[in-house]
Amino acid sequence: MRRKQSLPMAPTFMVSAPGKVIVFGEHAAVYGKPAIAAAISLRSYLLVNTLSKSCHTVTLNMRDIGLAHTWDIAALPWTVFNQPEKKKSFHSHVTSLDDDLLDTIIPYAEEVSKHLPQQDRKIHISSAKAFLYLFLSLSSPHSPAVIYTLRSTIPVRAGLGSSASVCVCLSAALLLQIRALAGPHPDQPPEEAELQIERINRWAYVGEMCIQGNPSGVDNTVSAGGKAVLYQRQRQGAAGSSSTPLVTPLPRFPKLPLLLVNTRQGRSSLTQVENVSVLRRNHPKVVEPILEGIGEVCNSALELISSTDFDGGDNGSMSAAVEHLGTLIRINHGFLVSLGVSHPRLERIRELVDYAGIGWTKLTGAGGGGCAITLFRPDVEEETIRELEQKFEAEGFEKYETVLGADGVGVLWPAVFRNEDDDRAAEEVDREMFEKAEGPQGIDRLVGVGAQENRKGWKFWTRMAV
Ligand SMILES: Nc1ncnc2c1ncn2[C@@H]1O[C@H](COP(=O)(O)OP(=O)(O)O)[C@@H](O)[C@H]1O
Ligand SMILES: C[C@@](O)(CCOP(=O)(O)O)CC(=O)O
Repeated sequence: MRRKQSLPMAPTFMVSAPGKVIVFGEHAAVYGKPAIAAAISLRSYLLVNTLSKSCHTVTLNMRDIGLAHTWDIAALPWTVFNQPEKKKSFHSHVTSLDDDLLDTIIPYAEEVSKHLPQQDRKIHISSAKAFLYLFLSLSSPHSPAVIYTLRSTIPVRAGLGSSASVCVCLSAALLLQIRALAGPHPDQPPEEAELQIERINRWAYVGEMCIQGNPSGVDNTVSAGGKAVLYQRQRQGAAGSSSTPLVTPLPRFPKLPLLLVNTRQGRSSLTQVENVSVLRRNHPKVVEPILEGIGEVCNSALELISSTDFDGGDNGSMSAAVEHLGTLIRINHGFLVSLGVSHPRLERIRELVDYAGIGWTKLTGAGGGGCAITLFRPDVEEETIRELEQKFEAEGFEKYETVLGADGVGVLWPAVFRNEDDDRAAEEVDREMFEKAEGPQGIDRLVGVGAQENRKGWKFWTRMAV
């Protein structure tokens, strides 16, 4: 007879975090220039199942990329991570990776997916590295056995911040497990909510460093706090200088019709950022003004957004403002082309929009493939947009319906959905169903934030408005 399984120790819960679109300032953001970015409605979801006390393993199950691996918790290199000079507390502000710790976890990360070709394994290893670095920093050898199951509706390596949203989910889940977060709850004071977002964001940045090398931090910041922000990394090094980035929420960020198109040309942000770094090193006098120029585009956009009522202004001034914003989009793309981070498929998207004469296009994210955004002129006919979309489809591009300015990190604790009108009809998120959900629509249908109007339970920390 089979032994009855013991009950889980903690309730199953779920966290979720959005992807993002960088509207202005990618790449230059790495060098301390300002960037404007907004959270989108595509999201990652992480289900956390705590197992019974008789289990002693931790499982990372990232179904979208085909990664499933189990480590014996006691066999992980705790002694190295727990040395007094290395040990970090959950409220530490870690701004760089520790090479010794990184070297220690590499063999454990490299245990994963040995059956796969090197190229596919690389993605698995980088996700495993981020997970292990965070798990060993925030958990303990006595942590309960857990299965972490991740699903995402964000295309991987497409410039929409998939890695940051995964890292925000991992950070939030691990911090919740060690009870290092308060809330979220509706009457939480804004200062307290901000503190929780920052705590999640800082550890998410540590995960991002494992995947991206030298990220600016804009992606994890937007994913953690949501909505739209102006982000500026502060240069480190000068005596007394702070390494805390400037983050200004942009509640007036306009809800303009933006088209998001994926080239389906995957690439790695790490490589793209490295390429720009090499270009900057080889041609400092040429590249520095380009990065400055991108920063100025962003400043000009900020000034425009702050002084224009995009929702309620008269038609004439609205039109002029959209034209201004569009021009800035075009200039920003031109700068990115000169940094060498465009791609023929991105240029094809821009070309099709330019031929139709209906808007302005730029790549978004690290480029080299990935996605482009197009802002349409206000007077464009629906029919013209439809024709353009058909051309995109015929040429193998993929269009996303998404909303800019989505919520940041959210929690479903316990992972149970209740019906709006009937609290008794609670439905627990089933791990197997979650794992098997078909594509982005299946994931959204099953657990999606706001995908079902009568589903309640998700709660979000909200950034303080300034
Ligand atoms: N759904 C996912 N499951 C597991 N890991 C993911 C997922 N999405 C992204 N990642 C991680 O993020 C990396 C992609 O990061 P990156 O190249 O910066 O692309 P993006 O622009 O989408 O963030 C992948 O190599 C992988 O390690
Ligand atoms: C190119 C960059 O500015 C944005 C990268 O975005 P993504 O990883 O392509 O989603 C790099 C960064 O800011 O860390």
